[in-house]
Amino acid sequence: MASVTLSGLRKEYGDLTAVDGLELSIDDGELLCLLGPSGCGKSTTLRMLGGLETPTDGDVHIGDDRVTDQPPYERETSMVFQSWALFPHKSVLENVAFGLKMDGVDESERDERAREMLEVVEMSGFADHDPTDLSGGQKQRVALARSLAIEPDVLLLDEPLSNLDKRLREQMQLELRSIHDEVETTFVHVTHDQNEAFTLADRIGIMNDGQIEQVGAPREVYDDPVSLFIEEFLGDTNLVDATVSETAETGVVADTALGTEITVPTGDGAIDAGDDLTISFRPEELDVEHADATDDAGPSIIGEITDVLYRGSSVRFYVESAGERVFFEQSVGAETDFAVGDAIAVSWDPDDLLAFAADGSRVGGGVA
Ligand SMILES: Nc1ncnc2c1ncn2[C@@H]1O[C@H](COP(=O)(O)OP(=O)(O)OP(=O)(O)O)[C@@H](O)[C@H]1O
Repeated sequence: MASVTLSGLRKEYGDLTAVDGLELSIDDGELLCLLGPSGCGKSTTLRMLGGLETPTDGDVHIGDDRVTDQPPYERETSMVFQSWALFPHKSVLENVAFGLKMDGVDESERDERAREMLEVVEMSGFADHDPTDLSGGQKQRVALARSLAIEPDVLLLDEPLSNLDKRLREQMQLELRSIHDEVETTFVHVTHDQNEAFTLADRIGIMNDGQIEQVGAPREVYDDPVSLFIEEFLGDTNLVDATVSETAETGVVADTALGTEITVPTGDGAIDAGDDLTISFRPEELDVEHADATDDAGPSIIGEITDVLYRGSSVRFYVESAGERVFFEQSVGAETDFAVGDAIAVSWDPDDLLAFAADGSRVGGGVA
């Protein structure tokens, strides 16, 4: 395994800048997910790391070696693609041993290493099978074993699970995590699926417009996002427009589109009266009660339930107040008996709110 450093990495295709001065350090043995919406430059970044694309500018280091100008076969990397790309006329074992054969490893040793890798991916019983007989999940395991067999310092995975159905994808996410822990290789995994990144990653690098916007452990980026883009991208949330009416050292008071004043803790006083804010209320952090039952003296809004949506394991309630809609969710079985038309009180802990400035940067709330 090895660390990876990407510095000032840029890739232009004609007038289009796909990767825009990206900076990222990945630790030795880490499982880092590059997460972001379609077209933000994840695959291009991964391909530059593997030598399949030449950067327009910037550098790639693997360990202490500058590999920016090296072709893929000279780098200690191996790539797993979304399409499994197995050789149809070779057995599973021959597929897994292929890279070792190319490296000139003799037959008995490559056989032994390929069998070991099939064991790691729990496909030992399939060594003599033809890949065309395998299911999608099995093919992906063989592709993984083939990439791992050459013992790369860094394994690059480009949306490897996206061709699998939901159940298999979730199972493979857990398996991939345990394979990573077993083989002790640095993994860089590209995905646009937030849940996949949360399940797999030691740290997530969230990309936006060709740059890394935030890097951190899953919990950290979810609870403490640096921007409105990340807050929205990582999960459903209520966003409410507000204007700052008063500032103090510890926080600001804002008039919101909900018709109520909200106090948000802020950091270093970078906000002025009159500034526009967007305030985010995560649906799981709202407290709700029937309006006539509340004795809550804290901040709250009174609204009316307009829709109740069953979503499998949870129920989502929409509430209208002052012409704005907010929603909250409760687990099925633990949901309150609210019905459409009920008047309810929605309250929150000011520490759970997040506030963002007009340019999308985080200016307050949460644990920041
Ligand atoms: N070979 C190429 N020639 C021209 N433009 C390209 C090329 N490869 C990628 N791009 C463009 O660069 C941008 C980033 O593409 P990239 O595939 O890296 O994004 P991504 O985040 O991996 O997206 P997705 O999740 O959809 O694969 C996109 O606008 C894409 O159209």
